[in-house]
Amino acid sequence: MQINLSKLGKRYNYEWIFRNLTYTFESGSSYAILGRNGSGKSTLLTTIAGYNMHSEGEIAYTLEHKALAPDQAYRQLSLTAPYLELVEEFTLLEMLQFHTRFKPLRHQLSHLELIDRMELQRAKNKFVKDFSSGMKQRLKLGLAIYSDTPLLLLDEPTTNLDQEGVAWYQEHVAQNQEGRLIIVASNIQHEYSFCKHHLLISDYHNSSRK
Ligand SMILES: Nc1ncnc2c1ncn2[C@@H]1O[C@H](COP(=O)(O)OP(=O)(O)OP(=O)(O)O)[C@@H](O)[C@H]1O
Repeated sequence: MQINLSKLGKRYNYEWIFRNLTYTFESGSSYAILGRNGSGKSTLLTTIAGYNMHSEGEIAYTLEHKALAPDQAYRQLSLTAPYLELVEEFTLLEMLQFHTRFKPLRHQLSHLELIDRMELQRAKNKFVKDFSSGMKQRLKLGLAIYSDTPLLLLDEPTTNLDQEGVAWYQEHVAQNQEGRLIIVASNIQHEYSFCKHHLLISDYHNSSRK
């Protein structure tokens, strides 16, 4: 998956969050969107995901050298973010069954194999609402990282994770990088240390418009 942003701008009411953003995300590479709190990292990530409409400019998606219609991009991506909710009424196993109806898993993993990889074996039949915050985050990350999608979008991926959870994240994202475009929105080094390219959102703030 390749994504081309051309003079992209987003505003909420009268406030421009970023503007005149021209940038190419290449397939098979990893990118970090960096900036202080409130600078617009999540806004850019959700705009790339098509969950948030841009206000000006264009986003073009290319998959295997063919243009992909923007309204079809959601099928090709997985996104995890603190503001996205899990279905709390499901057990872990039910959550995986539900999720994989829409997004199959990489490497044809079975539900139980994914539970093993998330190290959540003991919670197989536990309701998601009864998970700790770290377990919920591991589940969100497991679903995103192990969905068979060419585009992986990670917003603040280690929220609520302890040191062991952070190591788990780093290991599993590294194992599932190849051939994918990965974009991380973060200002914590251990979340994006594997990213070769950095996009500083403040370079596209209205005041510094080029
Ligand atoms: N739905 C919305 N309506 C109006 N303003 C919004 C909306 N969502 C975000 N904003 C504003 O857009 C700006 C950028 O917010 P955003 O969440 O993208 O920043 P961020 O860099 O991801 O921040 P953080 O590091 O704190 O998560 C903020 O000023 C925020 O108040």
